[in-house]
Amino acid sequence: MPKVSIIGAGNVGATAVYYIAEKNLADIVMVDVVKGLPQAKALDYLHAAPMRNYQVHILGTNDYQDIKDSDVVILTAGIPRKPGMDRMDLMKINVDIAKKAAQAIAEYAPNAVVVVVSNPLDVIAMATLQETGFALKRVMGMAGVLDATRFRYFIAEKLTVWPGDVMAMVLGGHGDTMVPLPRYTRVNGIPVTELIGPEDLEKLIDRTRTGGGEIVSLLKQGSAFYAPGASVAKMVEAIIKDEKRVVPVSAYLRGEYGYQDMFLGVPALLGKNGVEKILELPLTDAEKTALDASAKAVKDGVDTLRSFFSPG
Ligand SMILES: NC(=O)C1=CN([C@@H]2O[C@H](COP(=O)(O)OP(=O)(O)OC[C@H]3O[C@@H](n4cnc5c(N)ncnc54)[C@H](O)[C@@H]3O)[C@@H](O)[C@H]2O)C=CC1
Ligand SMILES: O=C([O-])CC(=O)C(=O)O
Repeated sequence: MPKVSIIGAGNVGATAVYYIAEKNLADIVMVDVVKGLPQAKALDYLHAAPMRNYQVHILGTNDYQDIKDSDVVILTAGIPRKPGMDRMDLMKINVDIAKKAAQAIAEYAPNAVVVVVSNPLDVIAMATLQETGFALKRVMGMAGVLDATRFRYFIAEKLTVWPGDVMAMVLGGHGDTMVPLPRYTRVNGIPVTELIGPEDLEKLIDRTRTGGGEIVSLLKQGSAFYAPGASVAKMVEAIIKDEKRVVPVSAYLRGEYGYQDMFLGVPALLGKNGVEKILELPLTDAEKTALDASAKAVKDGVDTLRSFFSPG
């Protein structure tokens, strides 16, 4: 049985466990700093095993050593935002948490593929890569799968069609500058631009961009976790089953799309080695301009990250 460890047994971490266990994908280890929390959640899940036919083991622990030899490690440790906050506002606290987790991952699970979830996503992915020292393709961020599924849902709702028939592509950083791409979005092969007019489409694009924020303002405490947990499970499945799925992920770019040495959401082929290939889509001038703005927002975040660690 493959082994997946989830750092952070909060809302996203514990929900990802649910989706992974329901599909019997892997043995799961949940690590959290809060004593008793991961243990309680693991036991609670195991109580459901006879009814839900779980054939996987679930361990809750406060000891990072238990992630030993994981195939995949998911990093969800960190604080979520509150209404009125931008994801970038979480950087200072979450970078420190991510660095500690990354050191443990490097020590105990040196061969793992790492999927970062904590926000600000593309910046925390960078910090995790630096701290683990892992190969570039073995560290990625989860964002595009979530952003695209939100776009898919909004389109399906608008057209009253089966959501699974909608396939969508969203590029860029995981923030309000993300770039949903109607030209690469289809309803069972039919370009969405044939089915929804430009004004209505623009509204769905805006709602996708602020999809996380909409939930933050409704919840008032914490942020989304059901769709994020499901997005994590989809990526875990693609990696451990070596599915070679084409999904948008935050991947380290070395010149692709014209960006150098930064994480950004792009379509990629996901398999057992992590990000096995980055797919470069031709973009119109308007799409490229929007992606440039999104890349700049991420780059500014990375510059802020550097300033935390520069002397003086
Ligand atoms: N990339 C994405 O699309 C999404 C990202 N997020 C982000 O994921 C993160 C987690 O969100 P939630 O699960 O809702 O938060 P949460 O507060 O429910 O859970 C976070 C957990 O991390 C734990 N933690 C803190 N420091 C730790 C450490 N050093 N080692 C292990 N565990 C530690 C906390 O005790 C807590 O249980 C947030 O930063 C949030 O913004 C959330 C949704 C989607
Ligand atoms: O909105 C947030 O802070 C959490 C998140 O990244 C999302 O749900 O997209």
